Amino acid sequence: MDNNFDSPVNTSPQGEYEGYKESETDYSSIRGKMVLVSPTADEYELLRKQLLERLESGNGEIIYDIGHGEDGRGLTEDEYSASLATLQSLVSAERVSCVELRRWQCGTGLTGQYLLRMEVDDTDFMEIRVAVVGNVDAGKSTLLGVLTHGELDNGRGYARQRLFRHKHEMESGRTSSVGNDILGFDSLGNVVNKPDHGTLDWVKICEKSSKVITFIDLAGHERYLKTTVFGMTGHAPDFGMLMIGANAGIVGMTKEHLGLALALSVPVFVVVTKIDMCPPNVLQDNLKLLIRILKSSGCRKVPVMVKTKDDVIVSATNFVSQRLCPIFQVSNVTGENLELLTMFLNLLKTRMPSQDDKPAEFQIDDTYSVPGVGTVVSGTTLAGVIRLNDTLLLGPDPLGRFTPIAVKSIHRKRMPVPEVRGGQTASFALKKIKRSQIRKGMVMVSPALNPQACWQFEGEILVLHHPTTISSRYQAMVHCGSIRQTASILSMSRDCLRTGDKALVRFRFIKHPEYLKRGQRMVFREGRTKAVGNVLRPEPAAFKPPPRAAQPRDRRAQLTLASHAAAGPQPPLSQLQESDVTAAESPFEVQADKRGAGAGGGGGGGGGARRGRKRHDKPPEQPAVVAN
Ligand SMILES: Nc1nc2c(ncn2[C@@H]2O[C@H](COP(=O)(O)OP(=O)(O)OP(=O)(O)O)[C@@H](O)[C@H]2O)c(=O)[nH]1
Repeated sequence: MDNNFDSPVNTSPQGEYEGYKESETDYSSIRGKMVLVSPTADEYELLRKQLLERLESGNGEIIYDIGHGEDGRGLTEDEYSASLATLQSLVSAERVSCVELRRWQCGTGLTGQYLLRMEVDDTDFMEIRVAVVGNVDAGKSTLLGVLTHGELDNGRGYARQRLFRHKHEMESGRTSSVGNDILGFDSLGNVVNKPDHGTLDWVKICEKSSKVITFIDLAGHERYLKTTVFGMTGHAPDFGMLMIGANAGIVGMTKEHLGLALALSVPVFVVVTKIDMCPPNVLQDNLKLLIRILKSSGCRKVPVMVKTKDDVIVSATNFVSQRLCPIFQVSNVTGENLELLTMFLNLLKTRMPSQDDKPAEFQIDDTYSVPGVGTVVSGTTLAGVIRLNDTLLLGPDPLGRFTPIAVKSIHRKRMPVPEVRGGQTASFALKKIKRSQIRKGMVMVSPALNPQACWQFEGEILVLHHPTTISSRYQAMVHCGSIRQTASILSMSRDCLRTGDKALVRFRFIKHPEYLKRGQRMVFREGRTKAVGNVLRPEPAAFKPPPRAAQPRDRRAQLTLASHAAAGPQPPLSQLQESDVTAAESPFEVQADKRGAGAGGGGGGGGGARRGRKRHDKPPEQPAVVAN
C-alpha cells in the first residue's frame, strides 16, 4: 500500500488493535500466533472471548486484521482462506456482520482487514456526530444535501435547497441556524437513506441503520459565529468536517473554524469541494497552503491526502489519535471521490464512551413546545442511561435550584425509544413544566450527583486573540458545553492578558448560575476576542466571597484569598502552575506572533475593559443565592 504520509500506520497483530484495553483473560497463548488458521477448541474459545471483549470496548465495532502472524510475513492462500473461515464462524454465532475492507500482499503472503459490526435492534444504532464548518459558500449544505439525499448538485444550489430551515435561508442561500442532517449505514456499511419525493423519513433511516452519522451543519458567515461556536461546544461533536472551496481556498472563517475545533480538541478532517470547477494550479496552490497551515506549530497535524480506499482505511483507523488530518478532494456536481468520503464516514467511531455505570447526565441544547405533547427538551446524554419514567433533577433555575422532573417519553432522531445512553442525543417530553422555565445550558442529572449551581468559577485560559489587553471586569461570552452566557472576569493571575498569554482566571456569570464541571472545555469570546481553556474549579453558589471593599488590592493576593475561602480540595489558584493551561494552540498563533507590533501596550487594556463596561455598565452585585 502506498501511504502518502509518514505517520505510524495501524498494523496491529492478529487479534489485537490500537486502543485495546487490558483484559482479565490471559490471551498470551494466542497473541501474535496464527491461531486463526486452525485453532484448537481452547484457542477457538479464547478467540471468541477476545472478539466479544474487543467489540464491547469498541462500542460494537472493530477492524479485525488477518494475516499478521508471528513474523508478519502474511499468509498463503490456503492459510488465509482457513483464517477467514474461522473468523466467519466466530462472527456468525454472535450476530456480528463481517465485511472485507481490503486484502493485500504483505511480503510473501496475504493480509487483510475486516469491519466487524454488531447487529442491533430496530430501535438502536451507533451515533457519530460530525460538526460541519467552513467559510460561507464552501459547499457545506450542498455536500450534506448530496450525501443524505443521494442526488448530485447542479452547481447552482440545487442540492442545498432541501436542507434550509428558514425562509430567509432559502432566499439568501446562507445557513443561519444549527441544522441536523442524518446519514444511516446498515451493518454492512451500505447507505440506507432513501428519500421519498425529496424528503427523508428519519425514523425509517434509524430503524434500518446500525450507525447513524449526524451532521451538525453550522453557519459559515461571520455574522453567525456565535451559533457556530455553540454548535461546536453545545452539540458535543465527535469530529469536525472542515469544508474548503477548491477555488476560494483558505478564506474568511476557515482558519477561525479550524482554530475552534483545535481549541476544543475535536479531531478534524478536511473536505475540499468544487474540484470540478477549479483550475489545477489554483487547487495545488490552495492545497499547499492548507498543508502548510496544518503542519504549522499552531496545528501540529499530519495531513493525509485521501486518494484511495486504502488511504481511507488507514486514515479512519488512525483518526482518533487527533494528529492525523485526512484531506478529501470532492465534487458535489460530478460526484468525484464522494465514495471515499462516504466510506470514511462509515468507518468513524464515536469518541464518547457510553459510561453506563455512571449517574445520568444530560445537557440541554434546545427546548420546544409540541402541541399535544407539552414541553420537550433536546440535547446530548453525557453519561449513564436514562430510561422512560426516570426522575432526574432539572436545573439550575435562576436561583440555582434543581427540580425533580419525570421523563414522559424519549425520542432519538424522532424515533421513540425506551432508553438513551452516554454519547447519544435525544429529546425528552417532560411532565408538569413550562417551556419558559427551561433554557439552553440547563442539565438533567441523576439525583445521585447532588448537583450544585455556580455563579463563579476558576478557569485556566489561553488568549488566542485580543486586539489589545484584557483586564479584570472584562466581559465576554462563555461557551461551555451547551452553556452560553456572558461572564465577567473577577480576577486573574496576571495584571492583564494579551494575545498568546495563559492565565488562571476567576469568572462570574452575569445573569444566572450554571452547572459546571471541573475539566470541561470552554471558549471565552466577544467579537474578535477569543480565549480557550478548561474549567478548573466551579464554586458552588452557596459560597459568598468576602465583600469587595475587604479584598486586598493586589490581584494575586485576592486570588489566594478567594481560593482559601472556598476551601476546596484543589490548591489555591496562585499556587497552580500556569503551564497547566493545556488549551491546544491554533492557527491563531499566527496572530499571537503579530502581537508585539499591534498590542499597543497597557493603553489598550482600558479598551478591553471599556468594551466590557459598555455592554454592562457595572458588574452585577453578588446575589444571595443558596443552592438546594
Ligand atoms: N461546481 C460546483 N459547485 C458546487 C459544489 N459544491 C457546492 N457548489 C455550489 O456552491 C454554492 C454554495 O454552496 P453551499 O452549499 O450553499 O455553501 P455553504 O458552505 O453551505 O454556505 P453557507 O450555508 O452560507 O455557509 C452553491 O451554488 C452550490 O451549488 C461543487 O462541488 N462543484
